[in-house]
Amino acid sequence: MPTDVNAIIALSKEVAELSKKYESGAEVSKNEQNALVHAAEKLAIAVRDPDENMYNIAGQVSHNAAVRSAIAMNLFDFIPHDGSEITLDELSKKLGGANKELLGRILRACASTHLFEQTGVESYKQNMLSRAYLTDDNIPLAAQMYDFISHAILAIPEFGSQTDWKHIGDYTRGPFQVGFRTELGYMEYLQANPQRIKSWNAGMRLGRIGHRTSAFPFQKALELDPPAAEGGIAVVDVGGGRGQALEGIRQDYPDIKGRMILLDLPGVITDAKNNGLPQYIETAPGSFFDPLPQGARLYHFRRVLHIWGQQKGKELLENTKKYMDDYSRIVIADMVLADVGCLRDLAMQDLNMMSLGGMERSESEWKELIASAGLVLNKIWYNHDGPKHAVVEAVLPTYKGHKLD
Ligand SMILES: C[S@@+](CC[C@H](N)C(=O)[O-])C[C@H]1O[C@@H](n2cnc3c(N)ncnc32)[C@H](O)[C@@H]1O
Repeated sequence: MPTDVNAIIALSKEVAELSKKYESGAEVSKNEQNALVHAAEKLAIAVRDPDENMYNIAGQVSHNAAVRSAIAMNLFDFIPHDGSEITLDELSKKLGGANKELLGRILRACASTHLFEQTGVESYKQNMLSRAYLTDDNIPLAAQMYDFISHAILAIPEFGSQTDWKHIGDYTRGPFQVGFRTELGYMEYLQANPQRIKSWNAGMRLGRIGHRTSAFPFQKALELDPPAAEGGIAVVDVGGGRGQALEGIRQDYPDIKGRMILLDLPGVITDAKNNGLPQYIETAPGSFFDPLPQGARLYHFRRVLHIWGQQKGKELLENTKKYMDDYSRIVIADMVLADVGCLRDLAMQDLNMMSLGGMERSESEWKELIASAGLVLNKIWYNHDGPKHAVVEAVLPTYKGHKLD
């Protein structure tokens, strides 16, 4: 296929136009940022030959292997953070005599994808992309994706073929079971593999969904419809892990009145307590398919509904309904995918969840789920982080509390 010069010219102009906001120094919204990334990616595709585009995609598996090797060798730490270069000899010494050729080939692969910069035949330094890994969160998350979830993701085609593509898969029968050669759901699998559960729970403490940046106005909701003065429950964090969201809510809104309850499976609650759960958080060990604390103002679900497909999601919400009163709200912090033109990282995250038997939902799918459980969708909240960190708010049809703006 010949190069489409007109497409290249048009896309270059689009990129230049979308970059103007940066030149002007004005604040750039998430949507504007996404539009520029989208146009720049399309430009790169237009410029490459078709075969190169195919190889570029196929090579992403090797790219990930190079990054995971760099993590395993601790290169992100060993390559100086102050931006100075380091030679392969020096790195090899730091690694106790690692094979220099191996190191060089891994770093060459990384640098070819703009991760680290090659400064000479045998020297490298940090760059903008490698610095993205220098946070507490990102290296463990990247490692968890590669070491654990990738096995299930890579099994999506095999599972699809096995079922003649007639079954989307669910929690107990899907790509995860194929990839891990197990009959267990991934949580039961994690419980049976203590080393894995440790890093999984640690991974779950990471990320900012509903923490600090939550789009939902917790304080306002609780001020307008406060919990009962005596023993009233403000928030139950359902499937709340080690209490990370409750801690975040408390930090954001220290004046919130009422009890805060962490509900999760008994093993997770024990883990939370062993890791210094703050005193102000009460615990309710148990399953969220069983009875929940009654009459809380907010039933908070963060990154929980996405574990399940529509049927189990409906069961979970129907169970929650039984314990709500006319002033309770369900507050779901999860992604909300655009019905048309979904962003790449959200679409890929949906496949991650598909591999585990769950789903990231589009706006239509959220509406369908909420209605199927006999609830009313009050509002989908977005903040500057956009659809990745959205909050879906639902209430009973008999709701008597305030409507938030
Ligand atoms: C993806 S993690 C999210 C944790 C936390 N909400 C967060 O956002 O960081 C899902 C949580 O649901 C919990 N979970 C799974 N099945 C559960 C069940 N049947 N009852 C209660 N909690 C459950 C898991 O133990 C885990 O902590």
